[in-house]
Amino acid sequence: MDAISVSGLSKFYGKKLGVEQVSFTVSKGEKFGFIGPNGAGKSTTIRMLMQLLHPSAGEITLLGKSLGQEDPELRSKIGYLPSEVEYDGDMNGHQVLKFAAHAYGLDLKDTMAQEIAERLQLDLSRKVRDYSLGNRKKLGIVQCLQHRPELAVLDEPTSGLDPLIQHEFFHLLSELNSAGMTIFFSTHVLSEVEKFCDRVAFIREGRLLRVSRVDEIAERMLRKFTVTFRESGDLIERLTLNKLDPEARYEHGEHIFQVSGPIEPVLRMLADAGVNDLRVERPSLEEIFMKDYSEHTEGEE
Ligand SMILES: Nc1ncnc2c1ncn2[C@@H]1O[C@H](COP(=O)(O)OP(=O)(O)OP(=O)(O)O)[C@@H](O)[C@H]1O
Repeated sequence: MDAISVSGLSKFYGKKLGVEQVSFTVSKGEKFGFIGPNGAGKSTTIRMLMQLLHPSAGEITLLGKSLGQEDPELRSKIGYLPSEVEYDGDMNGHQVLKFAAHAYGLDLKDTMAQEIAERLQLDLSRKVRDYSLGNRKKLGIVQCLQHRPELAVLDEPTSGLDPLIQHEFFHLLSELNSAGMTIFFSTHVLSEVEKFCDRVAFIREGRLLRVSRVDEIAERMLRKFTVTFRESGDLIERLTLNKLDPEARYEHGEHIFQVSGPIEPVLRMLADAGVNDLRVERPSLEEIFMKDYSEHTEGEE
């Protein structure tokens, strides 16, 4: 069963486009990243998933239930972290979480609240008004995860968290995911998706560019080779490097060319030719995404 299924989802704010014709599915147990630059439509989509915004068009199914159907139990199976977390400043962290746990019919001590707060180094005895932005975000994360939801939807969970806490946060998410929790989160930080997610959806200007498996992106990526040979001079023609890459070039004593697909035959050929030194680089997800982005933009001009 899919944890999330979205079909033809659109939202217009008056005449202004929020998102248009967004469709994707997230399988149960997946770690799914939703990535795009500012204003791409991530929060708009997530707020529709959480029924905080009414779609202009489209269908949403969460954990097998269409959002049109009444299901009082659905709420307790889902955890949500909004992009901006706001709480009553007079309450302390403990009280906020107790209140949230009660809403799911749980006693705070029977939830994961204490464990998660400790791991994220959040002091629950302090008043929310005294929390920094980062601490408010941590409180939101605890609230989202404390009841061990089947599906966690997190809108930009890492913004405002320092790198050590981010590291612990992803560690925690991995453990919860191994125990069966489906994770869906938005970000504009590509390295987070690259390290953590199974699949990623790219959104830009309200439209879904594509949904890819993170490892497939890595597989079909181009590799950039920078090679020097024992023999000096430009060997592009003699070694037919221009057959591997028509744009192969010789610069400052180095041969530079790009290859897609398996690299083993290339390595054999280089070894036979008497390679002296070799560098192989892979474009990051960020470079691939930006390439997609610029190709898309150029196509529109
Ligand atoms: N309440 C609103 N009224 C009018 N336009 C809105 C409203 N909320 C969002 N938008 C517009 O919808 C588009 C998508 O915004 P959204 O907040 O969903 O993007 P986002 O990807 O979450 O961005 P960010 O990373 O900056 O949070 C933007 O052009 C934004 O200006």
